[in-house]
Amino acid sequence: MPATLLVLPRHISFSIPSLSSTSMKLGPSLRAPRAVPAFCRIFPFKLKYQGMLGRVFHVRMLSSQPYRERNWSRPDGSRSSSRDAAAVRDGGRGPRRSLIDDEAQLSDWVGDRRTGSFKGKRASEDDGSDRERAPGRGRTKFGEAKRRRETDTGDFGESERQRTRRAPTRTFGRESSRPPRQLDSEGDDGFPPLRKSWGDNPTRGNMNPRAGQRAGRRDFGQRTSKPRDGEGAVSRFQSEEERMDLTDLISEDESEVDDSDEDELVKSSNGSLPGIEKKVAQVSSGQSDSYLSETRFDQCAVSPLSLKGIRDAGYEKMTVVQEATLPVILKGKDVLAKARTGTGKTVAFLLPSIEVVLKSPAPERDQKRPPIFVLVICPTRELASQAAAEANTLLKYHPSIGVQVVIGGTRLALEQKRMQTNPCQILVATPGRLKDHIENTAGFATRLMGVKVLVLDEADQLLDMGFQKDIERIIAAIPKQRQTLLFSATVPEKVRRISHIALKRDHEFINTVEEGSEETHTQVRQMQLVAPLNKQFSILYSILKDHIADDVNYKVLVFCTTAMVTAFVADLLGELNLNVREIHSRKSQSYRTKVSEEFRKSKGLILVTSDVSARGVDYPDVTLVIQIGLPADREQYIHRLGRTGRKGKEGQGILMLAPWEEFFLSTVRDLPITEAPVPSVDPETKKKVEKSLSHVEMKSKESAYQAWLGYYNSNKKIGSDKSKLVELANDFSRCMGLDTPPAIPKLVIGKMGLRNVPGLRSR
Ligand SMILES: Nc1ncnc2c1ncn2[C@@H]1O[C@H](COP(=O)(O)OP(=O)(O)OP(=O)(O)O)[C@@H](O)[C@H]1O
Repeated sequence: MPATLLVLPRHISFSIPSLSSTSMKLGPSLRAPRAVPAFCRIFPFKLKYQGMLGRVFHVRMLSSQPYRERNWSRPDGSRSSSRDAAAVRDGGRGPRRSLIDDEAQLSDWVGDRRTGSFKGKRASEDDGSDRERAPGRGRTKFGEAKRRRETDTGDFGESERQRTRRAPTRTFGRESSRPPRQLDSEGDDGFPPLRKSWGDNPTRGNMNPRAGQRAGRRDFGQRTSKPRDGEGAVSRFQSEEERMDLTDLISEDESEVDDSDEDELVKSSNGSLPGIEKKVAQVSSGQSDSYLSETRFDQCAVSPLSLKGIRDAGYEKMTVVQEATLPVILKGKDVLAKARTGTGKTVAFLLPSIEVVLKSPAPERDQKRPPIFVLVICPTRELASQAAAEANTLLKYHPSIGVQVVIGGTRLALEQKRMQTNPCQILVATPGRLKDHIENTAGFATRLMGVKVLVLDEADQLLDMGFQKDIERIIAAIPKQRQTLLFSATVPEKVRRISHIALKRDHEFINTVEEGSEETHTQVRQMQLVAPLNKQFSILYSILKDHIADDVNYKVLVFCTTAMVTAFVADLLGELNLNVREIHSRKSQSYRTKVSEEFRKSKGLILVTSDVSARGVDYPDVTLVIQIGLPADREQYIHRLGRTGRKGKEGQGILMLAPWEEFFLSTVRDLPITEAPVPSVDPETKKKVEKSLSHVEMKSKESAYQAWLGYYNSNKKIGSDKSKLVELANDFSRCMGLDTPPAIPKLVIGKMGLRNVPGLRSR
């Protein structure tokens, strides 16, 4: 479909604020002649394609063996027909068309409360067959966990705090020895006074020792030691469903478990890291990191038909991570690869995986349970669909190789049928749905016994707390004799230590992020802004307005802490007449797919999102990423930011925190995050935002309040002082325009461990 058809028309009444009417004013220290909007001065450089500049470190280990294309003939000697070919390709893309709406993940009480209505210019949700349930449901052995199995961030029977409890709370070596940085503005308990007067101290102390330095002035010799992993942060493994599904929240007594034992366990496991480390530096040119190598794909020992597909996709040179990993993977080695966001990791694992399929025996014509040769696991549905689409691009000239995708939120039976009737040598899956098939799909376990390559995309997330158990179960269902490929933009040491769950001990760790350089892109300008909650919505609106005025092709992602907070912020921005969409786990899969596709192809659009878009999703030309509230952890901050600045392009990122969330900055202090001046908001803007807040439905606010409380309750630092937590939540409720905080079901309060906490209203 031509892209133009998918670009939503801009709203007729939508007007881009003129330069002179910009409502976001800088503090006095930064007041300057207003020739350009304030935002332009904060982010002075224009977004433009950086090209493929920069130097790279070359690895030439490519085989000189001529490639022999496998003849994919049927047992009767005939080639697959073009109809088969179409079926194969459709098979991979099929899910996008055949996805059904499924709101089954809604916990009951949330279901009652959500309105699901669109505000402002947001498209109305497709409600068609929303309530249709997967037939496979209810047959699972995992009972209660089943309901949550389809979540994106994976929760299969463990509560957040149980997982947090098991989590190592310290990191290793020198990184762990440094105490957390004390911030001037924090009290002893990490909570600064709640109500800071607006406009005071616009020039907060800079969190980054190198703040203000721009690309080209970085000192790679001085490596800032990393902060403690996940220090005080909310676990990213708490699924959105879980955050809202308070039956999953654990009881007070469990919350008292000390995790010092875990520390000891981690300490005692300190030793040399498994695998052979290979540093393949992606050298920073000082301006923009070059993500392309000098090696062309046609210099590689891959199938000429794959090369044809690659050429059609417009790829000529390999990216650095592709160049570094391909020869090693082709040799059959297990690989753990780390490369910055948006640098082509998907092709890096798919291309050699396709080679494995090509070298495998073609399935018999009447084979009832033909083997699956390649299993790719992704943490989110969007990512799985995207990886399958990329595979189909590479397989354009391999019509007999089929890619199927199995993800939550779609009918299990449909997937079962598709896998039965279409070729499926490559399977891309989310962990929960994969487990469903292992348990409920006849013959599936047998087919999995053919797996020769296992890929974990976003490996650190899949191997860490939230998914680990499921991945272990899945690994137990595939042959030990296989090749395993782990890819991610972030590989914390604690994940390397547990990588033996999936990898052979002699695997290669290929790291394309140069020692001493940041895990983020230098061409992405990162800023942090600390402002009290009651100013944040106005500031957000001002930032967006100025960005829109500055760049007519704006494409903005606004990350929020939970699904319900995402829905609320989207409602608000819709009321403010911004062109906005929302995506989060509370939306049906068909809706998510639709919005995701729309955002991919659009310009002039804001997507308010939860962490379902944090990792891997490849939206081209995102101009700005805003993160409001505490990111789950350092890694999640990096992945969210990585939605901009892809393929060497420029981008901007703003992290907006409340003063009591400022402690998070210590976990990212080695990143070049500069301080944004706290803008003053003119009275007109303030009034407009207040009016729009009053138009947002009560149910949206109530759900956001409860979700907010759940999210911060699970944060070690903020959730440990329950009275303070409730105080903050009630402040958030006031900021949404509520005079009285919404009442919460007694059961839920109990589950959250908030019984008898003053300030909470129960019902
Ligand atoms: N060799 C290449 N030349 C040009 N573009 C490429 C090449 N390989 C991949 N791409 C494109 O680069 C973009 C980013 O790729 P991809 O999504 O695989 O990045 P990633 O490293 O997995 O990012 P993330 O860490 O966010 O998951 C995609 O649009 C992809 O099609």
